[in-house]
Amino acid sequence: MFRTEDLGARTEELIRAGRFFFERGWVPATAGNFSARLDERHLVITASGRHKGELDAEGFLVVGQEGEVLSPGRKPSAETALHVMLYRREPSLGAVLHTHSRSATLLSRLSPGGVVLEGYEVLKALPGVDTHAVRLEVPVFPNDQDIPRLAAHVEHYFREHPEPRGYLIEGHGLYTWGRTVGDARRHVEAFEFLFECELELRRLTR
Ligand SMILES: CSCCC(=O)C(=O)COP(=O)(O)O
Ligand SMILES: [Zn+2]
Repeated sequence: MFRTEDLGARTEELIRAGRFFFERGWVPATAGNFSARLDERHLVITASGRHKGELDAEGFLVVGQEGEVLSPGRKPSAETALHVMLYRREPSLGAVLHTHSRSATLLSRLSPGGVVLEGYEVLKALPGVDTHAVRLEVPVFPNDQDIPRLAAHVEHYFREHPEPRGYLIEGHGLYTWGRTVGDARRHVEAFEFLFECELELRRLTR
């Protein structure tokens, strides 16, 4: 069984991430969801419909590795299947963060085939990247209200392609992850910066 101290610590980290994202406009109007691993079989995840800039401990619950609710009476994020799929695939994964920024939303609509990021120094904030001279592909999946089907679609892509550092859902937002909440939060910041640069570059060079 996971340790209560870990539940408290991860919840605090996710609350702080939510405030940070909301201040930057990346989780408007209850959008977004966050989770962290507690042990091999348990995750803490945001409850559905909560405002992610105003979370407290009541805004979280514990689910099992298939997304089954282990906190009676609580409703997990509608997108829980997208989180558990990632944890199941990668035992070293410690956190998954999903945001809905304007830049991610717009760029995903402008590039339904995927976004290519290259030539940016900030790419080095992402795992396994040690030079600006890489070509990083961020896949864009069509949005789907059937979340288990969307999770299966994303997982299928992961089997056929080198695993991305994050992905976009068209007209919806960003999913990224990391070994810790801090790492995943840095990846959100890096992607959001890169998406803003890319959108502005397209505007200026149109
Ligand atoms: C108001 S945003 C629509 C739902 C969504 O995409 C999202 O990220 C939040 O859903 P949740 O059930 O996790 O609150
Ligand atoms: Zn969403």
